[in-house]
Amino acid sequence: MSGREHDTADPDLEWCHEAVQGVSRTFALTVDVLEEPMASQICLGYLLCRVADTVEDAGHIPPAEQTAVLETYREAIDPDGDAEIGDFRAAVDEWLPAPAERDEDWAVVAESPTIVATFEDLEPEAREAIVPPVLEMVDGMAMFVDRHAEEGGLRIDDRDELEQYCYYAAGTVGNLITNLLTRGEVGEARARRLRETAEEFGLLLQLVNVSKDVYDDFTEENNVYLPAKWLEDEGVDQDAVIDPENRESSARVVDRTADYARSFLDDAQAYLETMPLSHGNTMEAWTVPYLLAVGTLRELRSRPEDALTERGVKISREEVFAVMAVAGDAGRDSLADLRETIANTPYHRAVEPAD
Ligand SMILES: CC(C)=CCC/C(C)=C/CC/C(C)=C/COP(=O)(O)OP(=O)(O)O
Repeated sequence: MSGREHDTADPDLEWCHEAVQGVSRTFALTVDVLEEPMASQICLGYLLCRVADTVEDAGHIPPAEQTAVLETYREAIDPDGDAEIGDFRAAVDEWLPAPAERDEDWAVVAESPTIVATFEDLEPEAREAIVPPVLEMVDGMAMFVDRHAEEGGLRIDDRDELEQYCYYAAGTVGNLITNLLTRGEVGEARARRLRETAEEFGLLLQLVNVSKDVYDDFTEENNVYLPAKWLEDEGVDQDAVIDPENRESSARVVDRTADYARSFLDDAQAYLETMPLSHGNTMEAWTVPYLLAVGTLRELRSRPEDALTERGVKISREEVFAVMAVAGDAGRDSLADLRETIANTPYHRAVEPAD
């Protein structure tokens, strides 16, 4: 991401597109393969979410301050709210790393006035589709920070709380996408099907991240999303989730979480089979994260213990490229077959020409 060359509160769509490339692998790919106007709408909707996510994950901000800053952000995003984005920028200022030490996430927070100014240039229907899910996400994040204020980081208690967390973090994004896609000429039955499955798509992606990122979430953000109750069933204390002596027991909970993620695959696929390709939407944009989730679940099945170490669970670059290539041509009819193939074999190997 290049340095800022615009005035603080001027719109700068190009900067926003560059920023997404720096902060999210998923949305970097997605925004790249969407067409306009959807590409810019998703780009800006995502950045509005990302500002809140960075504040929520910031271990150096005391929880009471974090909640207050998130509430100011919420008011600034709400067109009927009591604050402006400049108020949020001022409130978060003392928590921003020095400019030279700012990573891309914090550069996005620092540039929130640019993001909001650019967002305000979108057509009104797009803004109306994006704002409510963003507000719901920010409210949910503030609630979670407040609820776990005493623990110094998030400590998810049981499956219901995990589901609720994933809803705020990603189910809301599914609703945002659906609001954008169901503007205009979409039949009632089709719109209903999309609304029934959008949250589940988000839950799938978030639960895959929860399953594979246990080590990083704990060591970098002091968050444990594996439910305390599930760890307790294995005799593991949540604060000892990555201790080497608990490796096998914690791995069984990673397994259980990945199984829970698998329960949302059918709905996510139904979403892909139903979604309209209007407003610049493309199959490719959402087929890629779906198939990458299928591949990551395959890797998790064979080595859940790696989610508990620095090694982590990732699919190879070769497979990512092969999935991106096939998703470009994948019609709705080929999704079920692709899913089955990738659930069993890394895709680049499955399509290797035979010797
Ligand atoms: C209806 C529909 C298509 C729903 C899906 C909604 C969706 C894409 C939710 C985002 C979920 C998610 C975990 C993104 C990746 O994380 P990240 O952006 O933090 O970064 P990473 O990709 O670099 O891990």
